[in-house]
This record gives sequence, structure tokens and C-alpha cells, in this order.
Amino acid sequence: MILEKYTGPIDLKYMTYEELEKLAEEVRDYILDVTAKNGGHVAPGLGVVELTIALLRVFDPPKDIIVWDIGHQAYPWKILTDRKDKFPTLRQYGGISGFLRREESPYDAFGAGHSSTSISAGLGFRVAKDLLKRDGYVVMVIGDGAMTAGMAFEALNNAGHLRPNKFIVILNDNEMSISPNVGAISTYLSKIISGRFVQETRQKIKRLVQHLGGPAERFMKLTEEFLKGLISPGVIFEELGFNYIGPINGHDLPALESTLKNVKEIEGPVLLHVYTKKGKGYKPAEKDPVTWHGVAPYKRESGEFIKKPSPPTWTSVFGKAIVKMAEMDEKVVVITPAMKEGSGLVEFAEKFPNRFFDVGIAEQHACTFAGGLAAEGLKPVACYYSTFLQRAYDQVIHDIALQKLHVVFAIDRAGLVGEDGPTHHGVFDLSYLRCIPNMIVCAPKDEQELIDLLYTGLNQNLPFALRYPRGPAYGVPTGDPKLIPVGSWEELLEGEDGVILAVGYPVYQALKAAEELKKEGIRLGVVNARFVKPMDEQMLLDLCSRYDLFITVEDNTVVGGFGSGVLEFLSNRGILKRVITLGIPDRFIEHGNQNLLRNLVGIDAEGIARSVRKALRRVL
Ligand SMILES: Cc1ncc(C[n+]2csc(CCOP(=O)(O)OP(=O)(O)O)c2C)c(N)n1
Ligand SMILES: CC(=O)[C@@H](O)[C@H](O)COP(=O)(O)O
Ligand SMILES: [Mg+2]
Repeated sequence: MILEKYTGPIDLKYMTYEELEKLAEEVRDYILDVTAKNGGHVAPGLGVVELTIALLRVFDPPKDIIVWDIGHQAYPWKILTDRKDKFPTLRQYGGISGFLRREESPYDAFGAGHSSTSISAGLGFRVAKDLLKRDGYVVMVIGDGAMTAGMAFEALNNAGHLRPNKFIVILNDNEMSISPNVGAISTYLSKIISGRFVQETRQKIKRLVQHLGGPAERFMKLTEEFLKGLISPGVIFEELGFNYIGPINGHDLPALESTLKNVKEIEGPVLLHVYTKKGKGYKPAEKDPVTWHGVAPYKRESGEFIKKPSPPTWTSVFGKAIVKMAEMDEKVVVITPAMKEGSGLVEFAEKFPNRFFDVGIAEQHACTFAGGLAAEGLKPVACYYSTFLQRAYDQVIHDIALQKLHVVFAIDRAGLVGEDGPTHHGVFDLSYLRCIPNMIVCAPKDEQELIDLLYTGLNQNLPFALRYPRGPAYGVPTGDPKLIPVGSWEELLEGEDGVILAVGYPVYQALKAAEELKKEGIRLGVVNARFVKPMDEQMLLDLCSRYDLFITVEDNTVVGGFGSGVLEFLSNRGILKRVITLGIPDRFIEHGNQNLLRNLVGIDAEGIARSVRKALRRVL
């Protein structure tokens, strides 16, 4: 065993290729052993084991900067740099992150989790190194999916203009985003890999020469071979000012290594196109890289998933509901920025291929595209993860809300998502959406209300944001959709000592807390404050006549969130009440089990009860 021998960074430089091949196998084994227990991103890392080894042999990090895009493929990097021993703690509370973090290791040059940031960050490193007269290369590894985002092209555009030396972008092309990659650029890259690009271009030249005829044909015939030689498969990158090299096989270690060594000597920015297989070395992942992109714990030998009985997820309830809504209303169309599976849209895409748009990792475009669809009279449902909607903030304001366009934002993964951690927690949306004029912002307490709110959103005419969490819902029975009056709250329980105003996931937790506290003689009211904007002002005024203690609960930051909205309302009317705002504190929350994190920040039943006892000075 080669891995076993090492405690710190592994010195790969003096190993033979035979040893390196053995090491690659061990790294794959180790990734599978750990992810089988912890879950995580499996297929992306398995695809870049040889690339990681080659980078570590040819470059000298941390002096040379290696920036991995997203970081979900960086497990081999973690193992082979300095986290081999900590790797079993992957994605667990207190353990190492599933993405890249500067505070975790000097080898993680730049933190990531969201896509397409590597070239911009790398260019920053390059310019800073040059100005500070520091030596070293800057290498960025970006996937073909991440390369579909505008941000990557903004960076290429800038780099092509600055033309830095010792600046190498490695395009790790496995023809997959999470789903099979989409879009014209992806088609172009596939043509390069398959050799079709050069063939087709040569055919075009041939046809042109034949078409010209006469002396022109004779002249062109003379230059035909010369022209063919000029065609670089990576012409798009060449035109952007990069030296294009490739495509090369990213699993052929000697070839990778010698190419990287040569590339080091090239003047100006380089784009090295490497093709790899997502899931390489593990049959189930090679066969189904979509499922194995990121997984829950599984049985290592068979690749079967370890399923615990639990209610359907919020995502799957949404997925079924959106199909139903589309059957009822032919104007309903759906947009996803590269999150078809995660957003529960597989069935919709199959049933309504002409009304389904996977636009690639392009959150900004997705939003404005939805705006155009709405302006012409369709009913777009723009499906985002809460954390990725952050990318499209200006578009939500400028393109949708300002123009009062009827776009429904279906915002999944709101609240604490769990093991993906701070890059992925969706804990800002209530704050950043609540402050936008014309927006309706709501969250369902359970799956039936999710269906009802979606239906309501589609049957009104303002921008409508509906957010719901990751993971299993509450398991309540579901039926036909009903309209819910916009801005209406629901009083679920009457009390005497105070009232809990809860939004979304915490509503049932508040009910549970109230039940617990009742046993201790504390009688609390509970309100389902499903609309964060507009709030049910009438009900709030009525509650003010009955209660002195208000406890707001949300799975959003307490800064500027629902609780702040309640405080603003009371303060603006000169109403003096005691208000305790529970939610995500003003700091980034680590990765870890979702329910553990909810408990730690105090938004589950136990946490709510704890805060109420404290407020009523009955700390047990
Ligand atoms: C801004 C943003 N949008 C969406 C995602 C979700 N996401 C994570 S990985 C991924 C696919 C990336 O594909 P690629 O870059 O080709 O990497 P691969 O997994 O194929 O190695 C997506 C869409 C994200 N992390 N960031
Ligand atoms: C890397 C990335 O951004 C996605 O793969 C994300 O981790 C998916 O999260 P879910 O597991 O919640 O779909
Ligand atoms: Mg890819």
C-alpha cells in the first residue's frame, strides 16, 4: 500500500509510472470507502485522479497556485496533498469540507463550491504575483459544465486581453455537467474531442474550393493544405488570445505529464483541453455518472443506495406538482440552470420537452430569459437552488421585479442544506428577496401548502418567490391544489404566554415546541406566517392585541429576514412588544448533518423551546 505510508503530503516526483498507477487505484478505493459511509461527490473526483497526480508531479504547490473550479472534484487533491488522514471526516460536522477552503489547507489556494470562478480568481493570483514580483505558475482546472457560465467567459475575455505568462487553464472535459452538458459550446467541445471539428472544417474548405472553380480553385488548391494546417480545433480559444493545446487523454499519465511540462514553456495564456471519464474506475459511476455525481451513503460493492424509510422530499413533491400544473395550464414553462435532477424536473422534462429549458450553468441568463418568456405571455417557473439564485440578484431586481413580470421562482434548498455546508446553505433568500419591491415571497409549512402556493403563484400576476428546503418533507397527505389568498397567514394554535410566528420548515417545529412547553405550563400560540411579503398585517395587529411576547422563527439569517420584517412593522406603528428573532445567526454555518445544524442554531423544536424557556426565565 502506497497511501498508507504517508502522513503528510505525498512526494510523487520520484515514483515510477507503475507505482503511480497503483497509487491512482488506491486513491479511487479510498474515495469509494469514505463516500460509501459519508456520501458526497463521487464521479467528479474519480475522473481526475491521474490529472491530480500529474499536476502534483509537474507543478510545485502551494508556491504554484492550483485553483480547482467548484471543488467537488477535489477529493484526490485533498488526499494527495495534506488531508489523507482527515479524509474519513469528509463532510461531517467538525470534519473536512467537501469543497475547497483556504482555512483548511495552504493547498486550497481559493475557496469554492459555486461554479465558474476559477479563471477569474486565477487571473487575480497571476496579476498579483506579477505586481508583487513573486514566482510561480497559476493553473486553473475547470469542467466543461462550469465552462458554460458567463463568468468563465468574462474571465477568458479579460485574460486574453492581459495575455499573462505562466497562466494555464485546464479544461476538464467529460461531456457532463451534472446532467449531460448542454448548449452550443458543449456541442463544439464534443466535436473537438471526437475529431469531428477538424474533419468538418476541412470539408467546408473543400466545398468552398470546389464552389469557387476556375483560377480561384487552382489557387485555393495550392493553399488548401496550408489552410488545413491553420485550423486549430480550439479556434474559439485561440481567438480569445489563448494558446489552445489538445485534446489529450486525461487518464494517460505519461502523456498528461509530458504535455504539462511542454505547456509550462509556452509564452502567453494556455488552454489545455483534457478529456476524462466521469466516474472512472467504478462501474456503477461510469455507467450512470448523473446519479453518481453526488450521492448519499451506499454499499461499496454493489453500488446500491442505503435507503432509510422517510417521507417524500420537498423536491419530489414540487416535481410532481409542476407536472400537474403544466397539464392544467399550457402556458407553464420551466427553466433550470443545470439543475434538472436536483430540482426534481426529470419527469417534467420527459413529459414536456418543448416547455423545458436547461440553460446550462447560467443563473443570470436563466432569470432574464424567464423575464422574456413572461413578457410575451408565458408562465415561466424559474427553478433555482437558493444559494445559486444569489448569482442572479440583479436580474431578479432589474429584469423581473422592476417590470412586474409574472415569473414564479421555485427556490429549492432553502435553509440549511447539511453536508455541502456554507457555500450551499440557502439562508439569505428571505432577506435578499424581501427588500425588493413588487416581490411576493413565501414558504410552505408542509407539502400540501407547497402545492397550494405553487398553484397560487401561477394564478396571480406578480413576481412570486416560493422557497422550500432540502430533504424529506413532513409526510402529510396531499391532494388537489387550492388557491391561498396572497399575504394571508394561518393561526394554528392559540396561547396566552406568547406567540410563535414561524415561516416554512420551522412551523411544525414550533407546534412541537408549543406542545412540549404546554406540559411545563407554558401556553404559546403558533402562527404559520407563510407569506414573508406581503405580511398579514391585519393578523399581526390582531395578535398584538392578544400577546406581549413574539418569537419569530425562520431558517434564514436573522439579519434582514422575516423577524426583521416583523420588527419593522411593529416599530413603524409604534407598537412596543418583546420580540425574539430565531434563525440563522450572523455567521457562516459549517457543514454537517442537516438536523444537527438546525438543532445547533436553535430552529428545531428543541431549540425553539430552549429559547422560549430562556425568554420566560424558566431555564431548566
Ligand atoms: C453557480 C453554480 N450553479 C450550479 C452549481 C451546481 N453544480 C455543481 S457541479 C455542477 C456540474 C459541473 O460540471 P463540470 O464543471 O463539467 O464538472 P464535472 O462534475 O463534470 O466534473 C453543477 C451544475 C454550482 N455548483 N454552482
Ligand atoms: C457541487 C454542487 O454544487 C452540487 O453537486 C450540489 O452539491 C448538489 O447538492 P444536492 O445534493 O443538494 O443536490
Ligand atoms: Mg464535466
